[in-house]
Amino acid sequence: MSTPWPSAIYLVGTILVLVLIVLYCRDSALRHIPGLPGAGYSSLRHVRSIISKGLLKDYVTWCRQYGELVRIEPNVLLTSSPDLVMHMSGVRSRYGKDSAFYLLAHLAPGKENLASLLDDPTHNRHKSLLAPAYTKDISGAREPTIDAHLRKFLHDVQSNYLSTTAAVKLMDLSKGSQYFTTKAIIELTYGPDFEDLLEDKAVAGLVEMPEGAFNMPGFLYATRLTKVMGLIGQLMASKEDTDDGFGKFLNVASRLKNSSAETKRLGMVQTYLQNGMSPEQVAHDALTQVLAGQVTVSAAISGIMILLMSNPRVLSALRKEIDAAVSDGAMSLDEVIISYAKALALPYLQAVVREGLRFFPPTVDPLPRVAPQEGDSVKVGDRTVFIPGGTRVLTSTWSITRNTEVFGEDADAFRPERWIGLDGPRSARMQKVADLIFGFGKGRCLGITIARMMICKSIFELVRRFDMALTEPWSPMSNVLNMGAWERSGMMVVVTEREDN
Ligand code: HEM
Repeated sequence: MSTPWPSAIYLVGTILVLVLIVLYCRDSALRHIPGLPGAGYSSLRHVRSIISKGLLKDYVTWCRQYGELVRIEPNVLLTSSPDLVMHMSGVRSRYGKDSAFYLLAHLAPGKENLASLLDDPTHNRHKSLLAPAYTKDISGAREPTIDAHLRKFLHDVQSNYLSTTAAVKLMDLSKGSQYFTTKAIIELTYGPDFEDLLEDKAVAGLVEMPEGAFNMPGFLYATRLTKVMGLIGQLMASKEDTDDGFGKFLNVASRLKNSSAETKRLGMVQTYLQNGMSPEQVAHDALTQVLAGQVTVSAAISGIMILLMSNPRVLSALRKEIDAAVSDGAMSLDEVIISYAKALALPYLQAVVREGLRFFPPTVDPLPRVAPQEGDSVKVGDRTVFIPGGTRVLTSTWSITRNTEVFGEDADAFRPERWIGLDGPRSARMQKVADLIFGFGKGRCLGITIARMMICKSIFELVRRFDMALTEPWSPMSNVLNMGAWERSGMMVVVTEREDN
């Protein structure tokens, strides 16, 4: 009688050989690209970094250690090359958005919006229906709407959060600025006919979402669980069925059908309807733009304020410019909000905003792209590298905005003066690379002008009126990444009336 051992050994041996062949094949496709130890076989190092919240710093370290193109998983590369990012996202690029990541951009299962659309021609067509409302302020309401909400925010700070030497009241600046940006963008988007969307309860449905303990979308993406999540989402009840959270905003479709295009002040949604979009589609794109705009702009405001609080030299120089502008323009403190045209003419304010967005960008990694089927040869540094078809390429935004060749040897420092007195090709290159925080080419952000307007006005008015100090400078706020943007909370500050006012 034969013993079972030889066949068992044979089976184990075969499995082992098969595993080795699979690992070899996994590793070989990108073996020519330097990378993390073990990245050819497993995603563990990347996933660990996502969970540890150390992702951004790790990305910067890896790019500095291994070069502008680094292998971080068997089929995933990370780049810090601004030129490669522009190449991948350019209007005629054959790279696509990675469906496994952008699946998370759906607001309800299976319903598309501009950010979730993957197919280039469909995305371009869709974008052309939305873009006119961004590029042209058709009803002239954009600046007055932002001013009205900024005034309310400042009034709230003044009335409810001013501390004195006798008593301190703490204020969460990250939350306060998020309520301001959300309300302003809701009104810009829907117009004055949807007042109920501006009520605190409705706004809280977007702002007070349960704070993630860590970068959950990043985790789902790196562990390839996004598709499973998509299926679970399909099985669960649609968010449109509820009347809170996103539901309240997605439910506007039926009201949009009846809303008249003859309203006095048009919201952007009216233009989308006039351009032939269906009310259901408009409801999804309207909420997408509110979500895309509110987190990013408020993260920019709290990020720049934190930098100003920690850099007294910069704060004092900015104050000098602001005070001079106020006395020149004879602006009364209570009523007038700086006009965007005047803000654009203040060089130091512009430098602070540019430098703040560069140094502490509100949107960061990974904006993943997938290499075209036939692969692509790209120039990285001084060598040409072949990226096989289907390879995922992630962007390390922090590495890009801290590139010493573009921004100078002290790119790791906050120094607004680097933007002053510059012109010619160097300045153009700095601006182009810094603007990559808004994406590039076919996926470029539509809301840049609205964002800059809100940020410039808010920084001007907050600095002009108040002194602020962090209550816990050793741990100023909680920063959690969500779909590549910072969700900031708990930035507790003590606000006092300006001493030298
Ligand atoms: C400082 C503020 C902002 C930053 C840093 C920012 C950044 C970005 C980035 C990086 C993308 C590209 C995402 C990708 O390729 O996957 C994007 C897309 C987009 N952003 Fe912004 N954004 C900001 C403010 C806004 C505002 C205020 C709005 C609207 C009111 C807005 C609306 C959009 C829309 C609709 C898209 C999708 C564009 C497309 O898919 O073609 N953003 N943004």
